[in-house]
Amino acid sequence: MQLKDKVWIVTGAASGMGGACARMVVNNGGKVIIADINVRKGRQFAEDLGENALFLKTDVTSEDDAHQTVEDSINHFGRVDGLINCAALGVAEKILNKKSTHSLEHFSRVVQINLVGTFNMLKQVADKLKRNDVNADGERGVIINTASVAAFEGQIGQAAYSASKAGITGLTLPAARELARHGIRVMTIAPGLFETPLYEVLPESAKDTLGEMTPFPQRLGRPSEYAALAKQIVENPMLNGETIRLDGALRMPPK
Ligand SMILES: CCCCCCCCCCCCCC(=O)CC(=O)SCCNC(=O)CCNC(=O)[C@H](O)C(C)(C)COP(=O)(O)OP(=O)(O)OC[C@H]1O[C@@H](n2cnc3c(N)ncnc32)[C@H](O)[C@@H]1OP(=O)(O)O
Ligand SMILES: NC(=O)C1=CN([C@@H]2O[C@H](COP(=O)(O)OP(=O)(O)OC[C@H]3O[C@@H](n4cnc5c(N)ncnc54)[C@H](O)[C@@H]3O)[C@@H](O)[C@H]2O)C=CC1
Repeated sequence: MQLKDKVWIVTGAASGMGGACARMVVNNGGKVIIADINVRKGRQFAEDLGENALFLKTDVTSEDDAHQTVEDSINHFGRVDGLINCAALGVAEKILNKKSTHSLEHFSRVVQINLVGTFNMLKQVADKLKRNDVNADGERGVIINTASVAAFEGQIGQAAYSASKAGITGLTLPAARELARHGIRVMTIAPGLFETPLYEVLPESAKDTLGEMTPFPQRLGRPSEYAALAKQIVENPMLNGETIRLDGALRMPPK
């Protein structure tokens, strides 16, 4: 599938890697919906990107929000051709800690946003993609999800986050198998350590230390590098039903 003249919904696009994908879509002649809960950043970013971008306040955990965002996207740009799920919440909490045990509410919240939110958006968008005309490859749309290296080697304190991301990798193949008959591909990217606002809480020295964990290149990844892989996934019809690690050969230690 091409990006040009196509309409992409990107969740979490008010920031970080979702934002890089939104910029990539517009720079390649596409149109993008910035679907995020951060109204201030989302609106400003859409304004910066111009008429080919629209911000729609969207909580990915809300079925109503997801449905409305897809409807509003089609009403505004006339169609929808794909989805890039980047919205997520990171948390760091041990199962047994000095105070008590891992908050069940925190665990549920992380799974709700990261995994259930991904599925919620996937199913709502797929239900529209199936109505598209096929292209020369028989395709009607592409869905890209975001996991993490934490899906495979979660650190101490990442029970909730890693479980949510492993759920996304587990979702990828059955979703691709089911949606194949509709000409819809489903892929997942599992990033390593990338320089986004997720790490702004950390001092530069900590970010450098994190970057040094990556064998090569020995630095934090750039959101534009995530967006470059998303572009290749969209354009390469043989990429389907798989999770691709994008991590510079990083394998995270226990802590
Ligand atoms: C790499 C760090 C990134 C910064 C995290 C910022 C949030 C990021 C959110 C997620 C972003 C994800 C991005 C992504 O997808 C890629 C990655 O996954 S990057 C890797 C991210 N890594 C993490 O998020 C790690 C999360 N874990 C932690 O940060 C810590 O484990 C945690 C804060 C949960 C706990 O830290 P800890 O130092 O162990 O604090 P404690 O207070 O629990 O323990 C301190 C010390 O006290 C002793 N102790 C603890 N419990 C007890 C007890 N019950 N009895 C007696 N003594 C106890 C113990 O000695 C502890 O020290 P140890 O080091 O465990 O010996
Ligand atoms: N930064 C990193 O090192 C890594 C990030 N990832 C994943 O990459 C994706 C993007 O992360 P970053 O760009 O780093 O984070 P970020 O924090 O820069 O962006 C996340 C965006 O998601 C939005 N969001 C949060 N909850 C939402 C909800 N309920 N509904 C809609 N939007 C919501 C936030 O407002 C924010 O704009 C996430 O899925 C994250 O788990 C994976 C591995 C590493």
